[in-house]
Amino acid sequence: MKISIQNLQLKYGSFTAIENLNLDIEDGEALVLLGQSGCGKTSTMRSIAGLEEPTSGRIIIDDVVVFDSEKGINLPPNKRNVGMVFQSYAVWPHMTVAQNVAYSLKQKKLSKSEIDERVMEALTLVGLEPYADRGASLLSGGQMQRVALARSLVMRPSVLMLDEPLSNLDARLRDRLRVELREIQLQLGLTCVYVTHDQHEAFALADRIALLQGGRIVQMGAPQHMYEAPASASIAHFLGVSNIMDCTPEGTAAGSTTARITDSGLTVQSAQTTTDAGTSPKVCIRAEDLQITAMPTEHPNSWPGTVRVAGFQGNDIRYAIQLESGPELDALGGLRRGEQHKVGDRVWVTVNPREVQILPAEVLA
Ligand SMILES: Nc1ncnc2c1ncn2[C@@H]1O[C@H](COP(=O)(O)OP(=O)(O)OP(=O)(O)O)[C@@H](O)[C@H]1O
Repeated sequence: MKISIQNLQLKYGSFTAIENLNLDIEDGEALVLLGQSGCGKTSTMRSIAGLEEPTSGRIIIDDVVVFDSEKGINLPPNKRNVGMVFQSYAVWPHMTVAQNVAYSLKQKKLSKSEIDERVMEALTLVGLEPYADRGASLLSGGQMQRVALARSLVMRPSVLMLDEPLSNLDARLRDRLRVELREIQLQLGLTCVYVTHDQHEAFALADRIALLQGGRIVQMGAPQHMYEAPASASIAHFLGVSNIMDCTPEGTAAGSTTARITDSGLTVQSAQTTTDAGTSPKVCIRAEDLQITAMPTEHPNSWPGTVRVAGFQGNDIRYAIQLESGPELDALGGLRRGEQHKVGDRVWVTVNPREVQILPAEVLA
């Protein structure tokens, strides 16, 4: 089911939590609202679900206007056919797994045979059919979250909203459930709105990510696009780019731009030919795009430095490398990718100009 959000604004008193937000979510799409704590993700989701009354704007779900400030339309949550799964499981401990999942269907007074069929269908989807008769208080955190998910799915919602549903789970379980959630969403062709502050979760689950900062969408796109082409240095930082340095672009020639890093003797070449990066441009380089070698390379961006820290991380070693020309860089050296370096070693750090971005500090208005 399609969702269309038009010119949405939500104020809490004089504080504006959502600012003129426009968003169209396609039928069957998984849209992730991603952003730091307080950026307005939950407020947006609650507005779609009818749990929050926006100050102005329009929300349309499956061609039905569920909210329109001008026309005074504001359908209650139970008239919007939206399923919700939250961070806290809110599973009833005194009931069995099956009773938890059946609860809302019983309220709707469906026949016992239909309830049984739909409950088993939902439990199968989330991999809990062997636990149908178990008391819900005896479940693990991951199993409880599956019950919460089954309880939403059993209602066959037009839209499923999930607000940080995995954040109470340990890292391994989170990884697994993330994949399972995506499988279920694709299998059912469900339109999903997923709220998270975790970029990995967003990348794994989204068809499209809407990145929010300060109550507005600052970038929108497929996960890969977002990863490869963040629109500002602050978005790059949020998405895990660790080398971000103030710079002055010094000119563009032969398909590349040269930038001087502020307060250092370092110049960097970027394959970018447009440098409309506002008044405080930044050079952004991912740690994994830096190559570390014991000998100099022939490439344009190859700088000598000394290994100051080498932290073993399993597959990778994370290095802090103090360049002779000034800045310290954060670099990832893969164990499998070849050489290892020790603290105090003199090394060369190289980056392909294609991996160097010159970005505005913030999204330009
Ligand atoms: N009921 C409320 N009254 C006043 N301010 C509120 C209320 N609910 C949220 N806010 C404020 O609105 C802003 C957006 O809140 P929201 O919960 O949407 O953020 P979020 O991005 O979901 O954050 P988190 O990841 O921490 O849940 C925050 O600054 C928050 O303090």
